[in-house]
Amino acid sequence: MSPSEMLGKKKLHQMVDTKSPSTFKRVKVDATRNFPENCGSFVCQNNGSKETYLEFPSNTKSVKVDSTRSFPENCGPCVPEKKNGSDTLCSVDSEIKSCSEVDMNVVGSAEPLTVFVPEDDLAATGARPKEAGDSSHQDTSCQPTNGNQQHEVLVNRVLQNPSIDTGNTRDWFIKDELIEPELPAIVSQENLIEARNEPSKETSKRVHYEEVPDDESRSRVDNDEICILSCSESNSLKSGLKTPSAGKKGGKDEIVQEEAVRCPEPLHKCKVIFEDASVVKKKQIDLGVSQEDLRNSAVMCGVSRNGLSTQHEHIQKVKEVRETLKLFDDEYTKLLLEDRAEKHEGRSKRRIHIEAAMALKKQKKWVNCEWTFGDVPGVQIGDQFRFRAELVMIGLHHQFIKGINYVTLGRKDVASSIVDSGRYDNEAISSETFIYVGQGGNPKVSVNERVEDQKLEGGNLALKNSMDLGYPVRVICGRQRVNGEKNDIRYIYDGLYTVTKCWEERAPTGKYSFKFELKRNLGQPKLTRELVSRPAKLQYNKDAGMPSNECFLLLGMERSFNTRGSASIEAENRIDHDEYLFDIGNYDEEIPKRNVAHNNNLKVESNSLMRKDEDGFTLDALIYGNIGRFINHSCSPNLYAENVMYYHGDKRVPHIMFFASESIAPLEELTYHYNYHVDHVSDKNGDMKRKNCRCGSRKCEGRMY
Ligand SMILES: C[S@@+](CC[C@H](N)C(=O)[O-])C[C@H]1O[C@@H](n2cnc3c(N)ncnc32)[C@H](O)[C@@H]1O
Repeated sequence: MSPSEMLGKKKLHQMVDTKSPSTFKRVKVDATRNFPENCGSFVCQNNGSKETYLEFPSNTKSVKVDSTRSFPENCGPCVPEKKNGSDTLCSVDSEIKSCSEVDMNVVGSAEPLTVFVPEDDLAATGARPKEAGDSSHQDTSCQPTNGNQQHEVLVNRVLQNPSIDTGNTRDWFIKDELIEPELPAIVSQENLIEARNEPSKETSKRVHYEEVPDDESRSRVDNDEICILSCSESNSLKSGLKTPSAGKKGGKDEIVQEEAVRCPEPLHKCKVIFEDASVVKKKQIDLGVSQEDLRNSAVMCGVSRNGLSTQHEHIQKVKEVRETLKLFDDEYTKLLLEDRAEKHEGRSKRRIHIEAAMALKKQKKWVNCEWTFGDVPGVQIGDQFRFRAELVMIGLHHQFIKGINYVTLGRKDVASSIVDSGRYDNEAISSETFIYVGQGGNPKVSVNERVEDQKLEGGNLALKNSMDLGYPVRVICGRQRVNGEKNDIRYIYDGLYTVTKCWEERAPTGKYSFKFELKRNLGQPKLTRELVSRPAKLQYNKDAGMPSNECFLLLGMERSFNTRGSASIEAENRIDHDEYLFDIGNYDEEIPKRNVAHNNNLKVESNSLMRKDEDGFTLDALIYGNIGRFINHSCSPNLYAENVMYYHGDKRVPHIMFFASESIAPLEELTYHYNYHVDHVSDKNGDMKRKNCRCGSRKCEGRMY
């Protein structure tokens, strides 16, 4: 069952299809004729069992088409229109004249495509109308349905012979398969409007308007006028606000207001809220979906991985994300080492993580660049990151610095994600609800700036709009780790939340702050709450002698070392089976020395620290040990080891614990990096030892040491 079937087609998740070239095949069409520019943004074709969509450039010419004909049903919801010098798309409500149909051939396509051309422009195309009765090129899926006269023409002799290159060709895109795009529901706080990208049902699905008494509507929509409109690939729409004629029961709908609205991304249906108080009617569209349903739907969308329709696609996306993060590790480590080699006096001013991310951007290695509401493909709840740059590269949050990430939808800014960095006084209400303090006026953040009242603008306004519209917000928690090192932060993807309340409150500074209540959407995998607990500082449980709110996995490694000092010496004598030896304790150097060839950042920060040999101990798991000793080495490991102290405070004999450095699929082998260094391992006689590595990872250089 496809995710959309699972969801009963109620997709809340909003993923804007930016028509990434990677999902399209390039075709060449003749640009000497302008007719496609004048037509709708989609042309569909029945190509055997598949339907294909031809996408037209958005710099369209002015055109008016006949809304009484239902061609937009089949050929895309909108038809471009030029108004006041700027491109807009008219909705099917708009004043429309007439349109005709032509065929064109696309190189590589067996069938001609049928497109619609305004009659006025037919002459300009030089296209020859097809003989009446000749149905050889008819595409049933694109037929106007009201029997209006069709002008079907063959327009492109050049393209019938693809070998002739006129030098006037343009690249367009054609989808190689029908992917049902995920255009999730657009919701208001109390209402859910299902918006699907199904052009063929566009007209029949148009939302009905329900008249709501003025007093009720005022409390519900506050002088806003709402209507549902179409918008398409040119990222803009012209909305016609349609209301039943005032006072005329059963009267014909009429457009009382028209307004051009720019959409940030193509959407097929938009809810447009007109804030012009002069508009008479107030309406609310009630599809009977509660806020609770909405929150569940949001979660469901998350589960469906943003519409990635198969498990295969999901796994593929996870791999892409991992690959990007690994490449980032490589680049980051490279730049870090370069920076250290430059021997900066004092602290380096370079922001290496951002530099590394930008280098990957240049190489087009970022993933999920399209704007997404809801979960992000390939990213799972609980995933952890070291840098905000990593969040940006994988599309979880699009801001390197700012905590609230938002996009303009219609005329409103709407938040898609927030980073709860722990620098504001956010508080937990329960394990599923917390209060997020708006941005601005925080002396902890803007140290040199005067503390002022927060303003309802930018991110704060976007969060309020998210509340009004009921959009899900991704929450990423930035938390300092247990060792309390200043820069040792982890960003953890906590899941989708809904903003449920917003108010102003006087802060301890005496200035006003905006506060937002966020509730975690239901049905999401539970996180160890402590991992993202608020306030940020991790607590130390004195009785247990261990961190009380850090999640860790204890393998129960038995003590296979003996009393102080003697194991170091003894380990040297066991060097021939050194693969089972694990040095522990007393790490005192910060610069990675043994790890330079290993670019997994998590390793760099853990096992890369150098031990004071004279003081340390070594675990020998050859004869006695627990399951940890069966973990093989890999050059692309999925675990990393940490020293963890509990039961006692002797740093020389910490427990070694393994943590997942990425999501691990069931039955996937657990591996960590042994941190050997090629040509740096010798036997007890001092002779260099070699061991081939058989981890099989793409990054493997063939030798373990
Ligand atoms: C700690 S043990 C790991 C478990 C071991 N494979 C076993 O089955 O008992 C280390 C031993 O596994 C071998 N080993 C682990 N990872 C390896 C790799 N990537 N390539 C070659 N040998 C590996 C080492 O040579 C060593 O003999």
